[in-house]
Formats: sequence, structure tokens, C-alpha cells
Amino acid sequence: MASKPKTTATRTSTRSRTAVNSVPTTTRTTRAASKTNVAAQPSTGTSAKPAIKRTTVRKPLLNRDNSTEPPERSSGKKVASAQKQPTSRTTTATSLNEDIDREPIKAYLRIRPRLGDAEPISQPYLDPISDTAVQMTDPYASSVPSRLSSANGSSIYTFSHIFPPETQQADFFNKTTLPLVRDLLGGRSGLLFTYGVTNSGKTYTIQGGSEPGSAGILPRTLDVLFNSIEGLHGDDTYRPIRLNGVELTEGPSDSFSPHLLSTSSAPALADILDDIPSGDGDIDPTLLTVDRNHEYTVWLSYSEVYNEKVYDLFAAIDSRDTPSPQSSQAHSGIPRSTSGFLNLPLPSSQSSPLLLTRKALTVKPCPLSDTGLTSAEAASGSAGKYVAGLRQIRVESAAQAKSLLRLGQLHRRVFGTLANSQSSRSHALVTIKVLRVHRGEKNDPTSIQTSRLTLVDLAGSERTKHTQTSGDRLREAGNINKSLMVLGQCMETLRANQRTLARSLGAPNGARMDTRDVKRGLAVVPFRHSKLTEVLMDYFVGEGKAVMIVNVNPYDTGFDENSHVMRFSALAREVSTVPGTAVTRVLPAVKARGSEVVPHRRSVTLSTGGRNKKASEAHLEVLEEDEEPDGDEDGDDEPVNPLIDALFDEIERLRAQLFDAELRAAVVEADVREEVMEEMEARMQSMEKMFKRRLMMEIEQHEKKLDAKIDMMNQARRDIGHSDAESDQGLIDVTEGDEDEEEAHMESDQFDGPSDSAPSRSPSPLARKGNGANGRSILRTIAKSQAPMELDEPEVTSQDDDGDSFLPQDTQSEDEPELSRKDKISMKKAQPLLAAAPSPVFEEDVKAGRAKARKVSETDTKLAGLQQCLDELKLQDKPRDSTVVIPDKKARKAAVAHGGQGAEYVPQGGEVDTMKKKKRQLGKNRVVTDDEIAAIILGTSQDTGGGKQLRRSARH
Ligand SMILES: Nc1ncnc2c1ncn2[C@@H]1O[C@H](COP(=O)(O)OP(=O)(O)OP(=O)(O)O)[C@@H](O)[C@H]1O
Repeated sequence: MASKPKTTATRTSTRSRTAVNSVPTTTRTTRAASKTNVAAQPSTGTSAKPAIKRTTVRKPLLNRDNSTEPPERSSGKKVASAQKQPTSRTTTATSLNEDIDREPIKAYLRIRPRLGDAEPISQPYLDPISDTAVQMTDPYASSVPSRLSSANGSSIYTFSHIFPPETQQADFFNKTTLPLVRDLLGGRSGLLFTYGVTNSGKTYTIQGGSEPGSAGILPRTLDVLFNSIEGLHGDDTYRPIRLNGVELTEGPSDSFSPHLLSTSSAPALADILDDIPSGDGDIDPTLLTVDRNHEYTVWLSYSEVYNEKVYDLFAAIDSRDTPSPQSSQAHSGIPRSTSGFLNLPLPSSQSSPLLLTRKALTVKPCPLSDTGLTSAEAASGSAGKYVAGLRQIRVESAAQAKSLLRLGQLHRRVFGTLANSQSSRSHALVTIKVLRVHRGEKNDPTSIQTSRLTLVDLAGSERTKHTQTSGDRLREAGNINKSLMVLGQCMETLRANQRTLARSLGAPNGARMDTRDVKRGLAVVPFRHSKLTEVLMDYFVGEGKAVMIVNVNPYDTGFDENSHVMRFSALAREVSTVPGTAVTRVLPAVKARGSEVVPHRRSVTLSTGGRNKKASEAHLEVLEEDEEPDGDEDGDDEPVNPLIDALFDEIERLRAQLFDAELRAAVVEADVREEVMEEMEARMQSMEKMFKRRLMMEIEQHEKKLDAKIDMMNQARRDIGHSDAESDQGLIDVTEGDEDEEEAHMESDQFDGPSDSAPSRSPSPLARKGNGANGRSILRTIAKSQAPMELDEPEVTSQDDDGDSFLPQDTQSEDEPELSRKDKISMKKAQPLLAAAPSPVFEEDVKAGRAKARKVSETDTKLAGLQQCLDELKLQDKPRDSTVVIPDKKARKAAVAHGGQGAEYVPQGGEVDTMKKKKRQLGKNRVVTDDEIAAIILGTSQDTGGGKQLRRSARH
């Protein structure tokens, strides 16, 4: 190459959107350039590799449209025409189209069957109520107080489709994944990810089991893919790079070869590999119709995101020497150190452990040539990212692909699940890339199309609390939750942004804002906060269909976590992605290995001539070169500035640290809150018990007090009734000693001391206290007042003229006990009554009058005693006119005995106030009011017919 014409390199970005199944195609140009590098490879035949001139210039390739486009539109002409589009207008128009053509993420629910009796819950808490709706009921709703449960008792969630536990793997694949495989073969990209808590069946869904017919969607995808392209395999002239790039293959291609699996020849690895189901005998026979004008090559990559680092699961694992005892010590107890080293235990026959290493890969933004975006668009974060250095290996059969994937799974297990043999602790991403080249234009790199399908087996979301994690496991769990949380945040922001855009598009023409202005106001989607979202971001901001599979185990104890998963799926369903498109866009630069890239060549015709001049034409060939490659071994064509890179790394590191700290703080806070809640709960329960106990005691005490009161009232009624009966029978009976049983008891009380029979009549605890305030003392008081009258017949005294004194002192018998002052007062009260009575002059009448007077006196005495007792039992202190402070009990008793109203006993130090004590015992209920007492007294003062009245009063 003597002369290599160079022109200023420019990029043209053309996106054409072709709706599937003959929906009209829209073409959009995101960037047009005055000059475009279009490869014009001289066609040298169909089978031989193109004769490519090695230059240091890179040449952008144009992807060809797929078969749904008319053939003429798939040619370079279309590119040329697209390039002529004015830039800004077209961008806006296509953005609008993009926003309109978005399709919501499909969310499928798969319910795991019950595997055996080991499941903690026997009844599933998920109940499919239709093909698209499921009801979720908290199994603990009845036993756990609702405030401890974050989820509601019962909720209904809707999905694109619900797969019940008995769903077969083949059915599941056909409904969820087959459309994506069809798209993949048609040149459109797609993403499928499984989401769910640990042990919900994500890995089973993706990889499948070992039984016949249990192959998961990944092996089935490979089967269908290779079934469909049988006989249409292309060669390895080109290979995929980065996210969407293609380059010419130089030297040995990265194709499958058995030596790739040689790392598993180590006995320990081979042991583990044997354990992984090969699925060789379980082949899905489905065949899809593909465009047979194309040749297809399939490339596989397999990576995992573990602890916020991306690792290549196809990368050869370096086997190193046995580590020193010190370094071995440093890793003891921790299967995987942060540096990525692993002490893989070997069979006991081998004495030294095998040291394997692997290197974390960086995630980088796609160069503009890959994305076809303007630098402004790229700066706004809409460019996708790729994993730099990730191996993409070409496979020619499903069997090859499966064994390669087994190797990847082996590496995943070796590095990931020795820490926990039961659970995937990393997110696994398998990307199947298909390169399509039109058979007639095999030597035209611009005819290459790339499409990819990424299947993601997300690590189980779980709460650190439930797994009792600590140390490295806590970090793992934190990182798993972090990436899932960021995924949720990204979805939420995307949804909000899409709603804003939809609102602006829905506005009437006059009020509609420029889409660019609207987009400028949108929130930044936090893809950068986690490696997982960084790697997947192109599916959300770029093009591709997204499908989410929600796995749920309805027998799992983590109801709250499953509710969270359900809510996440509801959120995801509201996010839209641009369905996969068979694009005609500028592909990234084709760069040969060794930094030699074919220059972009095109033909130019120069015409000269004019008036009086001979017309002439000159035909030239122009080679257009792109920027100089930067020598990045990953093929990254972004200029590298170490300082900027370092600063970005630092920002990322700090951001990750901040996020970590926030996450941990949130976890700790949530745990503390829960603990406090539980503690409060326990305390409240114990308080409740205590109060219940107290309440019961008080009720018991009140009952006792009530019994005592009733006893006293009964006793009083009996006494009063007795005297009433006596009055009714005739007062003479009293003097004749016709005693009833009660009087006998009273006598016995009085003369024989306390008798055993007494309690049966007075069960009240107060009655047994033996002081003047209890029922017994009332009886005694009453008995005392009765006794003298029963013992002796009083002498008849004559009435004086004025009737003032019925019983003059001098006429009183010596045997007869002297009446108390109160008795005398009572008798005095009775005198007018007697005087007012019909005046029999004969002796019997006098006797009767005397007896009556005595009876009145007796009743008065009884009532006075009763009054005294009741006064003592009175619960509510009434305000008194004056209060005499009496310092001790004796003085008080004396004061009370002398009828000292208002006397109040002031307890000495350590002495318990009896009134207060009684008050405590009796509560606030009043026994008998003063008015009632007065009424009783008044009733007694009436004639013999007053007995009934008295009873009535007492009853009240
Ligand atoms: N649909 C199903 N039919 C039968 N068995 C199933 C089904 N789904 C899951 N299982 C079984 O349940 C167990 C747990 O499934 P799996 O390992 O796929 O869970 P996971 O969600 O991937 O867990 P982790 O996140 O911890 O990796 C496995 O033994 C698997 O075989």
C-alpha cells in the first residue's frame, strides 16, 4: 500500500427499527455525518477470507437489517440514504418513536412444588386464582400480631402468566423463552432473569435438574438454537467484541476446543464436574424457522457477579504452587478471600492444596462506535457497558456449548459455593451471541448483524437476619442485596422517567415540550451503583426485550421476603424496554488483532469541465481511517487517561463504600427496630398479665367486701325483722322469754364467748375481726342492748300527770340494769307516742306501754350500734365542720365512744390508718346512707306497724 488516502474519520449512527411480524418499519438516524466511512471490500469470492489490507485505521461496520426488511433496504444504499438525514430532527423523531414503541417487561411467576416433608410449611400461602393472578396470604397472620408483620394479611398480585407447581420444564420454556430464541435468530436481543428468594427454584429454572425432561431453559435454548441453524453455520472470519462490536478474527480464533476443559483434569475439579448434570441425554427437539439466506455463528460468554466484582467463568484458572503455611493460615476458615484466592481442598490422598487464582474484570462504557449514540447521549448515561476482557467462545454444537457451560458452572461452584454448598451466592450471566452474515455478502463486513440473549440466574435475595450471617457471609449477603436493591431502584427510576416522558408525549401539540428538554429533566438511573445493573443496563436503556421470571417457594418461611419479591415484580412490569430490533446501525470498528484494521475504503468520482473546456472524469478510491487505536488490550477504543481512570475508580470505590455503609446501617437499624418491637411486645404482654392478675384480685376483694356488706345488711334485717315480728306478736312475748334462734346465738355470743356456729351466720371476713367495727360486734352490741330486757321483768311505774317521765329513776328495780343514756333518750322519744296512744287505764295497758317503750329503746340502741359500725365503715369522708386531731387509737376510740363527731384519727409513724384500711377493703361503695339510717330510726319510732316499714328502709 504505497498510498493510503486518509480522510477525516467520522461516525454515522443509524438506527432502524423493525417491528416484528410485518409491522411497518421506522428508521431513525441519531447522527448523520457529512462524511461516512463505509467499507467497500473488494469481493474476492464467497468462500475465501477477504483480502484485508492491514492498516492502523479502524473502520466502522454497518449492521445489516434482517430478513424482514426488503432486500434492497438491506444494502449499503440504505445506509447512505440514512446518512443524509438531518441530525437533530431525526433524533427527536426517533426518540419519540422509541418512547411510543416501548414494551413492558414481561413477568412470569413460577411456583415451586413442595419437595417433601422437610418444608417448614405444609399449606402453600400462594393460591393462583387465575392464569395471571395469584393470592398471597400470610400464614402467620393469625398467630403473629399484625404490627410485627410488614406484609398485609392477604394480597393479590398479577403477572403476565402464572405457572403452577406441576408445570413441566418444556412447557415453561416454550411459553417464556422460545420467543426470545426466535428473536435472537432474527437479529434481536433479549434479556431473561430469574428473581426470587433462596431455594425458590431459580437455578432449576435456568439449568434444570438431572432427571430426563428436567433440562432448564439454558440447555433448551442451546438445543433449539443449534437445531434451527443446522447447515447454516458460518465461519470464524469475524468475531464479536465488547457489547455489540465485531472485528476480523486474526490468528487462532477463540473457538471451543477440548483443551478448554483441561483445567478440570485436576482430580478435585473433575470430581465436582461429575456432579454437575450434563443434560446430554435431554435434548429439546424444537426447531425454529430461520432466514436461510444467512450464515450463523454462535458465541458464548459466562460471567458471574460476586461481591460486586465481575469474573469470567470461562477464564482459565491458574493453578499455582502450594501456598506457604502463613498464607494458608491467613485464609483458614474463610473459603474465599477478598483477593480471589481459593484453597481448594483436594482428596485426602493428596497432601498439598491446589491454589487457583482468577482476576476480576472491569466494566467499561461502550465506545460510541458500538452504540451509535452521540457523545451527548452517551454522556447522559444512555450508552451501554461491557465487561472488558470477557471471553466469548465460539461453539458449533449444543453439546459443545453445554460442556463449556458445565465448565463455567464448575468454576462458579469452585469459587462461589464452597462457602455454601446449597445456595448460589453470585449472579450468573450467560450470554449467547449470534452473528449473522448474509450469504451473498459474506465478504462485506457491513452485512454482519449481532444479537444477544442474556440469561441471568440471580442470587437468592435473603435477609441477613434469617441466615445468621457474619463476616464474609454478611458481606456476600450485603452485596447480593445491594445489587438486587439497586436493580429495584433502577426499575423505579426508569418507571418514573418513562411516565414523565409519556405525560409529555400525551400533552396536546401546543403544550408539548421538546423531547430533549423533557429528557434533560429526567432522573439519572443509578445503574452505576452496582456491577449487576451496570452490566445489564444496555437492555434497559438500549434495545432488547426483557423477561423476568419470578420464582417463589410457597412453603418457605420467608413470607415477607416473598412479598418483597412480588412487589418487585409488580414494579418491573411497569417498566418498558424497547423490544429487540433488527438494527441497521453502525457497528463498532472492525479491528484486526495486532491493531491492524482495514481502512475504510470508498470510491469517489471527480468530474471536471465547463464552458469551452473538455469534460473529464477521474475515479478514485478513498480509504477513511478512524482514530488511532489506543493500544488497549481489551480492544477498548476510548482514550485512556490514567489519572481520569484512577479518579473514576476512586469515585466508584467511595460510592461503593458509602453504599455499603448505608446498607449496613439500614440492616442494623431494621434489626434494632425489630428487636425493640419484640422487647416492647414482651413487656406489654407481661404488663397485661400483671394487670389482669391485679384486676382479678380486686374483683375478689370487692366480692368479699360485698359479701361482708350483704352479711351486715342481712344481719341487720334479721335483727330488725325479729324485733318487728316480736312487735307484731305483741310486745309481751318478749318479756316472756320466747327467744328465737337468733337471740339464742346472740346470747351464746354474749355469755359463752365466740362460738363455732357464729361464722355460719356471718361468713364475712370483717365479721371475724372481733373489733367493734365488724358484724360480730354489731351482734354483740345488739345482744347487749337486748339482754337486760330479757333477763328481768321491769317494774311497772306509774305515769305522772304530765307524762314527762314514764320510768322515774327511783322506781327502777335494782335487778334491772340501768338503761344507757341513749336508751333513756329513746324512751323519752317514745313517751309522746305512748302518751298519744289510746289511754287504757288499767294495768295491762300500762304494761304494754312500758314494754313498747322498752322495745323502742332497744331498737334505738341497736340502731345506734349499727350506726356506729356503719359510721366506721363509711367510705367517703364527708367534710366535717371541725377536725380534732387525736394522736392515738385509744384517744380516738374514747372520742368516738363519746359521740365525738368530727374526731379524726391521725396515725402515728408506722401505724396504719384504720379508716384508710377499711376504705381500701371496701372500695368506694357506700353501705348505708345517713338518710337511710335516719329513715330506719324514724321507722322504728313508729308504732308496731313500723316493722315492715323498717324492713323496707333497711332493704333500700
Ligand atoms: N419446579 C421444580 N420442580 C422440582 N424441583 C424443583 C423445582 N424448582 C426447584 N426445585 C428443587 O428445589 C431445590 C432448590 O432449587 P434451586 O437450587 O433452583 O433454588 P435457587 O432459587 O436457585 O436457590 P439459590 O438462590 O440458593 O441458588 C432444588 O433441589 C431443585 O431441584
